[in-house]
Amino acid sequence: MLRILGPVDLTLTEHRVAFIGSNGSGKSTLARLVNGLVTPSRGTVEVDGIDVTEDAAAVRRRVGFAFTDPEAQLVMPTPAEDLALSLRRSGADKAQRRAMALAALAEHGLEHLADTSVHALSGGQKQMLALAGVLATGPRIVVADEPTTLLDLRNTRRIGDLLLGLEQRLVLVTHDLDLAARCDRVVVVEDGAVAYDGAPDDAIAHYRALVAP
Ligand SMILES: Nc1ncnc2c1ncn2[C@@H]1O[C@H](COP(=O)(O)OP(=O)(O)OP(=O)(O)O)[C@@H](O)[C@H]1O
Repeated sequence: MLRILGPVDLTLTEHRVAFIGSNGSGKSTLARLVNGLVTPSRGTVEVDGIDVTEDAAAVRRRVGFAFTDPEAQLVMPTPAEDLALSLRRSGADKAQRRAMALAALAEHGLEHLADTSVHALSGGQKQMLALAGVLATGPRIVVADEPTTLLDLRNTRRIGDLLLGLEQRLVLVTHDLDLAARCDRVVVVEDGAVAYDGAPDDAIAHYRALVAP
């Protein structure tokens, strides 16, 4: 069997935790373990005391996952419909869901695009919409896997500010060391293992030294 991660023992309690490290080091796999998108072949992963293997549905209700490419997440023809879909478990009826969707779009500066085609949105707008959809489900924890990789500087800042300003706990996989520096804790992942775990400045210095000793 292919082994992607070695033994990893982490307890994530900080408000914002970043995973950084080389391509293919295992960051996304670690992040996906947090919401049950992948399950461990050995050992356990618990979110607020819930085992991801035993009750993946309960874990997914708590953990919202934002993908690098918002296209992976946007499934409806228009932003309003897409957000309304995210609200399907809210118990609200169709008209209420539309009103809630419009309010959520307004909160993220997207209300003027409510009924346009999702395909007409820019990359930054799509990423913002995908995040709005994740947040609309009311997660307690947000996991974002390289959410700014496809974005220009302005949108990187907007999405970064949004994520880092969330009340919810954040697990952020990123190659953007400026974003990582703004987290409370940074985990450096190398070759499927934790190479360093600690304060952002120290962790980033460790990662730089790994890459260019
Ligand atoms: N489902 C899978 N089946 C086989 N190999 C996998 C699977 N998922 C991940 N891998 C491999 O495990 C390794 C770690 O992948 P992962 O996506 O976690 O890395 P990453 O640190 O997020 O990389 P990147 O920065 O390039 O996104 C890679 O070599 C990848 O090809």
